[in-house]
Amino acid sequence: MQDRDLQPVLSVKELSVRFGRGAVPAVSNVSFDVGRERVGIVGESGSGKSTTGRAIMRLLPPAAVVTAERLDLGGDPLLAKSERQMGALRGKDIALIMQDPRYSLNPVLSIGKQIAEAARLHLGLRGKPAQDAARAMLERVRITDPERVMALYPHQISGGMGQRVMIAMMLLARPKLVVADEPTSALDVSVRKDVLLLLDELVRENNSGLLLISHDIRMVAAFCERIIVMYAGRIIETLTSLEEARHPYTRGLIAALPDPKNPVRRLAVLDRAKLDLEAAQ
Ligand SMILES: Nc1ncnc2c1ncn2[C@@H]1O[C@H](COP(=O)(O)OP(=O)(O)OP(=O)(O)O)[C@@H](O)[C@H]1O
Repeated sequence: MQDRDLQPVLSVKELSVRFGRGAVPAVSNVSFDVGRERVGIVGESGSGKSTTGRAIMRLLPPAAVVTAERLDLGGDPLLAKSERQMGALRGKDIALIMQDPRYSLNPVLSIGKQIAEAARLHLGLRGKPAQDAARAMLERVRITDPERVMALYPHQISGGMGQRVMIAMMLLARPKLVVADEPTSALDVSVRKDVLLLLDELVRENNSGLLLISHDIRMVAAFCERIIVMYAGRIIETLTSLEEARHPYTRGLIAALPDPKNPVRRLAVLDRAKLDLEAAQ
């Protein structure tokens, strides 16, 4: 029998996405695997990070034409699934954490009801057991007063708490893979690290794979074993640490972000004229 830990959770081969036939591809022949590990996708705005994440979740608009030689979750081909089958998988086997919890949580349902609904859908729990699972999960994401928070509505909680609630809801069913798309960029700087640490802790505890999508290559390097660098819809290099960066685009991404250990007065700006992006074409 194949070791569960050795088989990739996600296997992507030659994934391409176009928004309309004949359009320039937003994602071009992208291939990578994610095991029970943390893998980051970085790149500037428009490089195709989110489109890659959404293609995996099968959450792209109908105009998107998605092709892949392989897009498998735990060996199961996702492109062969019906919308109904995908619906059953999302939140259970594959979870998406988006940028702003205020838009991903249902505004008309209390926090407790939303998590209990996730427990019903993915764990088959109802009534008190569903409520208990919701409370336990809120405690797990270190919400100190879960009873009070369960009665609140999304607009009544802070961004940081909202993202903890999202993490609680998304990780309740211990999904095989978590796709987190800029999970902290809408949050106050003071809580970003805590939320990421929490996500990291839960992903490790569940032995899930994590695909962390972000423009912040330093943050990704701090949390991920591997960093996939995208430019213009393609993967231009994959790193295990920032020191390995060879491509001028990747170096540009690193230089364009502040380094807390090495503060400078003026940050570098990505200079496209100097980039040899032939490799990316
Ligand atoms: N719904 C859509 N319709 C048409 N084009 C789209 C759509 N979504 C994304 N694109 C295009 O696909 C390309 C990749 O966008 P994508 O959002 O994946 O990039 P990104 O790297 O995630 O950027 P950001 O960090 O700004 O989200 C861009 O050229 C974008 O304009």
